[in-house]
Amino acid sequence: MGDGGSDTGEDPMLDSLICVAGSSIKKSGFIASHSTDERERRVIFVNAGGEELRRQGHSEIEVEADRFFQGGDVLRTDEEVADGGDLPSIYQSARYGNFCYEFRDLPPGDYSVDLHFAEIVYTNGPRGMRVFNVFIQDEKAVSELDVYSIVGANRALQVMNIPVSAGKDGVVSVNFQGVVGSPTVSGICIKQGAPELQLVSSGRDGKSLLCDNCFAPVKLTAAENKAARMSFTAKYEREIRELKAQCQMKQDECYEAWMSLTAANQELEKVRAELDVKFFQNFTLGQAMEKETEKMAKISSKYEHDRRLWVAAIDELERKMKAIKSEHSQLSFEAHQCANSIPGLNQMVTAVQSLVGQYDDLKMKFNEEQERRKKLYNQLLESKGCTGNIRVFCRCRPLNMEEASSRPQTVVEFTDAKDGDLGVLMNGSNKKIYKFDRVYTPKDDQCDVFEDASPVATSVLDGYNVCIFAYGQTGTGKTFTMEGTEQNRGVNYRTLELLFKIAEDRKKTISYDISVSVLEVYNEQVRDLLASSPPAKRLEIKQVSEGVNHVPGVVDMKVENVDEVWNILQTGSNARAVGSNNVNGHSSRSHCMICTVVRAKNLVTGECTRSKLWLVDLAGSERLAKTDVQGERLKEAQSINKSLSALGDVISALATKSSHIPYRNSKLTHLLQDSLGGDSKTLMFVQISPSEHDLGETVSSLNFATRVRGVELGPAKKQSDTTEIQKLKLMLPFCLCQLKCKDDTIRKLEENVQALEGKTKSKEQFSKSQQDKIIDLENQVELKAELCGHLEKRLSQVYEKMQRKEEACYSFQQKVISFIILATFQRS
Ligand SMILES: Nc1ncnc2c1ncn2[C@@H]1O[C@H](COP(=O)(O)OP(=O)(O)OP(=O)(O)O)[C@@H](O)[C@H]1O
Repeated sequence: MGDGGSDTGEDPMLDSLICVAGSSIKKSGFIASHSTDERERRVIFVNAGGEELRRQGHSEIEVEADRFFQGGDVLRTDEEVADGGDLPSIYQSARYGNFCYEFRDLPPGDYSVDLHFAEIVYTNGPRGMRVFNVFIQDEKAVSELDVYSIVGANRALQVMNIPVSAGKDGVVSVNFQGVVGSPTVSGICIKQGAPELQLVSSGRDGKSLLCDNCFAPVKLTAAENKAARMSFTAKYEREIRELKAQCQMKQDECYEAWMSLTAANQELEKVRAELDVKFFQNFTLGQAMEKETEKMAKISSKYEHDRRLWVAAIDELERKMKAIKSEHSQLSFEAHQCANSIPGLNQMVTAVQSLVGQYDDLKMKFNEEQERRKKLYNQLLESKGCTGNIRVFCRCRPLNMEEASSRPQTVVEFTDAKDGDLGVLMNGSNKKIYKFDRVYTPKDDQCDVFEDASPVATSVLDGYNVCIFAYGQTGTGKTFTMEGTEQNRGVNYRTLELLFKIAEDRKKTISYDISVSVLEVYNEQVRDLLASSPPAKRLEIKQVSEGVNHVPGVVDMKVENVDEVWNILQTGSNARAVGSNNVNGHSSRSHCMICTVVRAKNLVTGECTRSKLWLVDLAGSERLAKTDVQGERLKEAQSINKSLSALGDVISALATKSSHIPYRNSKLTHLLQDSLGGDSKTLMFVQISPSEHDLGETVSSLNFATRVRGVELGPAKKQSDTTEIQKLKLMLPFCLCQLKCKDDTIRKLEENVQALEGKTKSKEQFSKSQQDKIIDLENQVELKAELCGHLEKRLSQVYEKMQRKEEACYSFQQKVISFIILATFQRS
């Protein structure tokens, strides 16, 4: 930089560095000369970037507005420009940028150019911000001019007397080219004539001087020449000394600058290393922040998603809760209504409970009475004169037409028949009395017979196994007693008819299921008389359980009413094997066995029984000699006798209480095993003929019957008074009916109450569980919200940290940039 405003003197060193020979730098503004020559020499004076200027007075100055330029821009300042001379305002404007001036229509000849400058932009420096060259007529006239470094800011500077020649085209061009930054100029003045010559060097001969511009010899006198040479020498020696001192100073400055630059470089390296570290930290932090941000975004999105789900779930639950509450209140209302609609509910419940108590009591009594009834009934049966379980009724048929016509003697006497005594006249006058449970004369009809037989038969309904069979000589009326005729129906039909009647009477307490099968034992073979076709294989007797037998494959017809019974019995009867012998024209040649199975269920006690009633029409027991048969009939008779003999053996074994009862000796006894003896009730009809011709067979049958009657299977029981039972029996159906009604009512009421209670309870439970769920969900939502708040807080902390880091980085970068600028500047 120059020496400030006060230093406006010449600086040949500076001139020689910057200007072409003959021109010089002046560190002040334009000063108008008082000489007319000088005024007249100014051909053109333009105010670059400014207006026309005119100053009147003793030295009139005319400055034209800016023209002749090409390109560039205008700069202006209001700042005062120091050392502006007579025209300080000329330095307050300037043209700058990429521009040139071309002055035309100048008369050919020599001219000199003055250039006016002031740094009005970079007022705070530093040096070197604007450095430029000036070319006049394409010759470099000014080299690397830096106005600021010479005079500083807002100070005027001139480069004066730059010689130039205009050719025939009359053009003078002034061209500005920036080295650093853009060039500026405040004014250009073209003056006529070449600048005054300066004596800068001597000629070869030492006697003349040469013009620096044109090297034309200048003629001087010897003394002048000597004085000039001495003056030049002294001047140059002084300048050389000054330059050396300046050089030394510059070297020192350079060294210091170098040292400071080295230190600055070292500092810069350190700063760069730090910067690298900071950059790395920044980069790492940036990455961490990105990750955190990503994480946070994910968490936020998950939170948002979860929150939406929870909100939806809560809404749904609230909706359900409302519905449940409404349902609950509706149910409560209904329950209250129900309770209100039965004002005497408690009394009713008490009454019902007492009725239940009564019902239980009556039920117990009923069961007891039933047991008593059965016992009494059995006692009643036994009180009818016999001590064993096998009862024997003797029935004597009337004389048939043939016998009646031959006037035979009757050998039977019925004087004490009512007491069960039967007199048989042996050998004319000798009378033998047979004792039976009942004796029927030929006058007694089917009703009389069944009346006595029915109690035994109907025992099957009480769960006893019963066997009723007719035994006797051929033609004595076994089939008539058991089967009867359509007009005079026998024990079989009457028994089944009575069973249905009693079953009907008892249907409120006991349900019965009755089925019938009809079998025949012929020649020691079992035949099914209800089978529509002969069986594929022979029927066999199988033991189902201890003492209980069954014939697999036999037709077992279920009968619902008595009408079906007659048809079944007739079907069986028609299928029976019959033949004729000389005793009976239509004699049964087989044992006909009707098996009635009764399944009973006591509706009160729940007791179930399964019992059997065998109704057996045995084949005739005539002796073989009498029947005088042969062939097939003989075989039939032998089979019949064998089975009857086996029956006799079983009876004898039962009578003697033998440990082995030979049931399996014949099909007949095998089939009857579970109903003959033991717990069963057995009734035997012994059929006899009144004719003296049949006396032998009659006595034989009566002897067999007497033996049977002697079989004692159980102790005799005393008869009880049945009056009380009858009374209770009459009361029972009514009580049962009442109890059932009450029971139904109570059950319904209890069911209703239970259903309502259950419904209310389940609703309450559901409501409670839903409330628990809601509380649970609310807690979860609260936890989530807390977690989110915590995360948001953490995120903001991370953001703050990042911001601080960024700020630190930024300030550090600024620092580094200023270091770099300083270093660059120092280097330049
Ligand atoms: N109590 C009676 N009253 C009237 N008629 C009777 C009576 N008993 C039997 N009869 C008649 O005697 C005849 C023979 O009777 P029934 O066929 O019943 O004898 P049975 O013992 O079955 O003979 P068989 O053993 O040969 O089959 C029949 O015509 C029958 O009607």
